[in-house]
Amino acid sequence: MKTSIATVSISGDLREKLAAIAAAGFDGVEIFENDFLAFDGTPAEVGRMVRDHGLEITLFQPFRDFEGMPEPHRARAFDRAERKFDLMAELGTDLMLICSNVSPVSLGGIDRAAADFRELGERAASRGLRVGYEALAWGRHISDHRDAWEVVRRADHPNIGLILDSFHTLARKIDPDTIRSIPGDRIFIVQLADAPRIDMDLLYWSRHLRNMPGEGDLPVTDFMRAVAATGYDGPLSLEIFNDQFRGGSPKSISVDGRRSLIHLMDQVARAEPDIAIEVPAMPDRIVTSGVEFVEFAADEAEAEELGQLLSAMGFSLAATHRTKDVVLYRQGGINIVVNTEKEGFAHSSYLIHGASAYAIGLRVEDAAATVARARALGAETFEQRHGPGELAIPAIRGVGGGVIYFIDGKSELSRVWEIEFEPTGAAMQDAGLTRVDHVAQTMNYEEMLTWLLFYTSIFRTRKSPMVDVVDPAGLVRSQVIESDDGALRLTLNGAENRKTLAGHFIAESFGSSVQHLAFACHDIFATADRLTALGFQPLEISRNYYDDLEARFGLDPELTDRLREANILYDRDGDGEYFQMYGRNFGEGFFFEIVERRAGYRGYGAPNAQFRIAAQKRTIRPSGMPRA
Ligand SMILES: O=C(O)c1ccc(O)c(O)c1
Ligand SMILES: [Mg+2]
Repeated sequence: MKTSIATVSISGDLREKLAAIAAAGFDGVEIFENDFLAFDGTPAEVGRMVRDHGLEITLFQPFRDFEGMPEPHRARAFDRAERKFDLMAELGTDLMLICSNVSPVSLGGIDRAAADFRELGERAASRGLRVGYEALAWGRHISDHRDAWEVVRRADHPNIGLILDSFHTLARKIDPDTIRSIPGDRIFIVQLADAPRIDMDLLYWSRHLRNMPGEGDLPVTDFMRAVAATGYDGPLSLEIFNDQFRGGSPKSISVDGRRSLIHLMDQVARAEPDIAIEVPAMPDRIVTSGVEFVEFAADEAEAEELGQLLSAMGFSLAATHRTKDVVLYRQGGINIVVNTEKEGFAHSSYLIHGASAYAIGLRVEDAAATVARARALGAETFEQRHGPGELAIPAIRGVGGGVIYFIDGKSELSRVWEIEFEPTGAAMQDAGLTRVDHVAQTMNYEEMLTWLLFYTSIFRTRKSPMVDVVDPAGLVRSQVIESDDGALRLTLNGAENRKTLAGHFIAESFGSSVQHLAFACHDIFATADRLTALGFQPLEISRNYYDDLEARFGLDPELTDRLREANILYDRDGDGEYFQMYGRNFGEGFFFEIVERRAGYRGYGAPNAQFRIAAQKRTIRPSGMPRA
């Protein structure tokens, strides 16, 4: 599998782009003409720079408005092409992309276009060059890869081939299986891009909103399966026009790009077992069976405050670490670890971010296999020196530099609590909390696609459409990632400014991390009663909310009263019902949520988020600091 990426896909000048592309492990680059034109160096220098990075130029593009021109435009088009052939020879690439003509003066007709290409093929052949033809989704006469293929077929010249671009095919909802009958050796290069499904002008959509395969909603895997079935084995080249990526980090966008291609081809290879596909060997996407633990780093005072908060939610101090300043709170199947060590990664994380849930532990079938898949996808593994009697828990780096540990039942890992911890023997209390329902991570909006791809490529999860959450100070975008059975539920919240609760949280804690943890229970009213007895202080919800709720859902006034009394929010989807209550803030905006799902409710109470945020903001003093 040969990977490539167009220079337009990332930010920076050509030098920065090439460095980032090479570092991410790509084999080649498409030189986008404008990147070359903006660069102050000769074509030969650019070619050398590319090769010095261990890359090859897979394509020079785009060449516009070539085929079907009436004279005198036609002669001019051939002259222009010859000039670009000169340039290609100097750059050191043999392939040029011609995209379908958009000129109002161009003439239609498959045979006319084919004749132009045959003549160009002759000229290219005399210089050892090749030309590929791509149907732009908004081309004037050719806007469908089937028609572009017909032009290429009739041109009938070995130096003229087809270029496929997943965006143009899928944006027009053309069945990708129509690709299967094209001979693979007539396809000169395959460009890949995804995009969010939005009904809009094709050109604008393509030039501003493309994203990496897997980050959007287009069936890029089906497209690539069809391409693989042709026998095509040339470069897979990302061509991503995206406003956000143009201003993003070249390094991280390149890493995302490589990850998207490896993940895509892994999926394709699994779906098409009869086709030989060269893709790094790795385990299939990892099934998680739940959150085994969440670990906080804190200093003593914060650890004590957190301990009180957890006790007021019915947790018990169940065990202490045998050798470290680490304690375990437990309730139902929930393990909360609080780490106050003065050295090691947790402490470094504390020094940078303050008290935070810096690590989560996921239950998987095979922890080593999980790390192997993550590594194959370019994730960073995490290792820390461990003392005698401690287990080396396989782990990777996650959001905000945090850690994701993996616990399996195959090894000693399943006994980590017994091996590393000494039970306190304290009487265990219980307020009915059973498991972690979801983990919510807050980040800058620009990071969301990165982490979406990270989670969905490593774990067997799916995303649901992004929703907008209204904070009084701005929008926060929320993206759910979950496994089919709900064992793993994550929400990514992307803040666009610092005045929102989410934005304040990442500004004050110096980076993205877990902002809230939701625990599940079976009877939220019974749990609420227990918590009141334990001294838990719920987040107070506006009274107006409940009047509307009753009207909106036609609730029994008695139920509304109970919800109001306990500050419980409510939502419904079909027969499913959802109940949520929140605690007060801890630190710079971290909080706990308690939820009950009834009759298969699948959502996250998104319609309530606005009212929850408003309530949370009321607890923050004008200085911006949460009230003690
Ligand atoms: O937006 C464009 O003009 C454009 C140019 C070249 C391509 O390969 C493409 O897919 C789109
Ligand atoms: Mg293209």
